[in-house]
Order: sequence, then structure tokens, then C-alpha cells
Amino acid sequence: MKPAAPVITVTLNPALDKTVTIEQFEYGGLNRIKEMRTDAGGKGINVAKVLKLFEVDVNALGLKAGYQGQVIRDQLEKLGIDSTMIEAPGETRVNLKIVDESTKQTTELNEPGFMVDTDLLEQFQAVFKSKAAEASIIVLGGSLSPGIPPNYYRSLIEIARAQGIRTILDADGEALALGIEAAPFAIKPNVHELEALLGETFDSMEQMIAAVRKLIDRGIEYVLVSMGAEGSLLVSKTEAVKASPFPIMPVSTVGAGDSMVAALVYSFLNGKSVEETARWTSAAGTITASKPGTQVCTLHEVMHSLQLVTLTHY
Ligand SMILES: Nc1ncnc2c1ncn2[C@@H]1O[C@H](COP(=O)(O)OP(=O)(O)O)[C@@H](O)[C@H]1O
Ligand SMILES: O=P(O)(O)OC[C@H]1O[C@](O)(COP(=O)(O)O)[C@@H](O)[C@@H]1O
Repeated sequence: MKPAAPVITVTLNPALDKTVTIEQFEYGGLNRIKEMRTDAGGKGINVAKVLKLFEVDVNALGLKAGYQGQVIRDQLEKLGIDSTMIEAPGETRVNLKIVDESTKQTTELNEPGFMVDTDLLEQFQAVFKSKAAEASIIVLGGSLSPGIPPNYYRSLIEIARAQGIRTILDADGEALALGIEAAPFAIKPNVHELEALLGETFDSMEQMIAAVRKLIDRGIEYVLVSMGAEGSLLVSKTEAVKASPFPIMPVSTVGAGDSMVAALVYSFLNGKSVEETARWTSAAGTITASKPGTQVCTLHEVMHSLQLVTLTHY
């Protein structure tokens, strides 16, 4: 039997996530670190980590640089994740995540990342083109490092589209605004990214759904909006379902959005309904938010919490 086509994740700006836990964070004061951990991070990489745990064949494509890049590669190898990461000059960023135990809030300090030149971008595009041809779904996620033009995701989406491959885009700012011009199959903005994209603020779910429909009218098939502790909203051409998560003790929300994207991929691959997909994506994000550092949900954990998600149809 022919093996299933792999999912390709693209991470052009990977990161080593350094998560520090502080009892009570004092802005402008001396903060003693109680616990610390480092995890391979960056949006596509986190999606690949979840998909591997979901027993989906995945290849993490991207760029990396220097010592930290090698640490990320080694971590992926240990997790059994195939990766194709082209070496860039310089050093991979370290993104600092501060978890305040007293408020249960995570504050993120993300570095800009290494500088990328045109030659490297052309080299990456050629690799992407050859890998895309054999992919089931392609996930493009995260910020673009300095030197990468903001329309780069758009060109990658166009390449995938020309080969009939579905794409999911998880980016913000200009990279998202220009990326959606190529009408990816799905996007996963959080509510702040969506508001910034559309230049609107939403006072009700109905208002948000009406705004999301404008994106669907532009050819995007699915829009998944994450709303932190409030849950998420999944909109297709014909349906809109809000998922409210079950109560958890949030530990580190880093990677929660990426876990939703991975569950979205899993739902598409398994032909799940919009309602089921809303459950899967919400359960995945919620479980990851209850784990330390950039640790992610497992298939077993998600399957056992699907029924705890509350759905509301609009
Ligand atoms: N404080 C929280 N309590 C419960 N679930 C949470 C919390 N924060 C995040 N989540 C879960 O993680 C998902 C993604 O979180 P969100 O912060 O919106 O994503 P992103 O990190 O992409 O901005 C949410 O839809 C929810 O299921
Ligand atoms: O590329 P950006 O936008 O700086 O984001 C990278 C960061 O986002 C993460 O991928 C986590 O994203 P989510 O919390 O949205 O799932 C981290 O691993 C990484 O440090």
C-alpha cells in the first residue's frame, strides 16, 4: 500500500523557548527563577510535535541557525520528527516565556530572529516546491525573520495551490494580511490578530462571525479564531460553532494555539465534521495550556476530553 502523504510544516523563524516560572512577577524588580525549561519552539515546529503524538506522518521544514538551531534539530530527532531545516547564518533566537504563578499568566518576549538573504529564500523556495508536491496538507506558521519579505507566505501558498495542496496559515500582521490574498484553505488567528487584520473590534459573537464571513467570501474555507480562556470559534461557508473549554489550571499557554492548528490538520485528514473539528481543536489547545513550557497535548489526552468541550451553534 502507498504510504499516506506527509503533512509539511513550515517554520522560517524557529525558536528555543525558554520558560521561567516566578512565584510573583515584579515588574522593574528582582525576580528569582523557581523553575526553568527549554523546548524546541516556533509555530510549525509545535504543530509537528503534536502531529507526531497524533501518529501523523510529518516533516518539519524550515530554517535554522547556529548552536541553538542544532539544539532544536536534536530535540526534534529525539522526538522522532523528520525535519528538513536549511542552515542560515547567525544564531536561532531564544524566546523567553515568563510564567507568573500568582496570576497564572504567561508573558512572552520573542526575539526577531536571524537575518535571511535572498539567496537563502530562493534555496528554501526550491526545497518547498519539491516537498509540497508530495504533501497532504501544508502548515505555514509564525513570524518572518528579518530579511524575509512580508509577502513570502503568499508566494508559498500560491506554489502549494498550483499543486492542488491545501494550506493552513497561522501568522499575524502583514504576513497574515498578505498571506490571505492567496486564499489559504484555513487560517487560525487569535481574536487580537483578527481584530488587527480587519481593523474592527468585536462586541459580540455575531459581530465576529459577520466579520469572519468576509474572509470566507474571499475564498478561505475555514477560519478558526482562538480566544484564550474564552475558547474558540470555527467558521465554514455554512456553519459557525463556538467551543468553550473545560476548566483547567493554566500552566503555560505557549503552544496552545499551535496545538489547535495540529488538531485542525488531524480533523481535515480524518474528514471530521465542523462540530467534531471544533471539539478536537478546543480540547487540544486547552490541554496544552495546562502543561509546563512548550509541552503539547497527546492523542490520548485529547480523545478523553472531547466530550468535556461545550459547543454553541450560531
Ligand atoms: N487560560 C486558559 N484557560 C483555558 N484554556 C485556555 C487558556 N488559554 C488558552 N487556552 C486554550 O488554548 C486555546 C488557544 O489559546 P490562545 O491564547 O487563543 O492562542 P494563541 O496562543 O494562538 O494566541 C484556547 O482556545 C483555549 O482552548
Ligand atoms: O514566530 P512568533 O510569532 O514570534 O511566535 C513564536 C512563538 O510562538 C510559539 O510557536 C507558540 O505559539 P502559540 O502559543 O500561538 O501556540 C512559540 O513556540 C514561539 O516562541
